Amino acid sequence: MADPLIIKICGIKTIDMLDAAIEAGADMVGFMHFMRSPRHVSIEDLALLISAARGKVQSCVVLVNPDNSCVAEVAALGPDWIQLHGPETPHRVEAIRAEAGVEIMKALPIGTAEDVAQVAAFAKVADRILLDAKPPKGADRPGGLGESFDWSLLKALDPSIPFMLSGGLKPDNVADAIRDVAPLGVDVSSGVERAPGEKDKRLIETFIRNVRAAS
Ligand SMILES: O=C(O)c1ccccc1N[C@@H]1O[C@H](COP(=O)(O)O)[C@@H](O)[C@H]1O
Repeated sequence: MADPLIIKICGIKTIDMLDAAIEAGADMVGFMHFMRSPRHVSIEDLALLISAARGKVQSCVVLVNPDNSCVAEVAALGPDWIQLHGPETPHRVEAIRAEAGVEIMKALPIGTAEDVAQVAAFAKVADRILLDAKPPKGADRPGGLGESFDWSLLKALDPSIPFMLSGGLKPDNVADAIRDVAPLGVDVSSGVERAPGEKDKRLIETFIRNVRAAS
């Protein structure tokens, strides 16, 4: 039997919602550390959330083009993963991975066939690849916009590269995504919120139930 899909609930800000995601069966949770995000959490809150997650669920801190001091400060809190969600090059991903000493997930924006062609270079230097929608021009952040992309573009991806899928996933479309794309896992933020930055326990439960039913 195939391994169960990895489910990541991203953009968690409170211990209550962390507990709800764990109880609903999430495998990973994501905490944003990016000031322009409605899901941003401070270093102090990251410390509390990471330590509350330890041993119960994999924790992942999402950073956007971080400098070395930010990487060191976050890595010192002991998350399982750091997700790089900015314009980091393969060389920079490799350097951050060496510096942080934690697993690195590299998020890549997909909007064209050229974007798909870039994935292989990142797969060589990151522990995991996350494919997300390309943000529209002028967007104030590179992710967490609830936008999906044309999944058929992924037919051109080397099938030996495992990846997680994100971008506009929600309870109603996640089964279609799993069927069309066959990802290693799925990652959701906006799709389990009642307003930007406000997670909804029921939507988290429904999302996870729908993933498990489809896989
Ligand atoms: O959530 C954000 O505000 C965010 C900001 C900057 C980079 C990434 C961000 N979120 C990540 O984007 C994907 C997709 O999110 P969505 O489900 O489409 O809302 C996911 O990994 C979020 O954690």
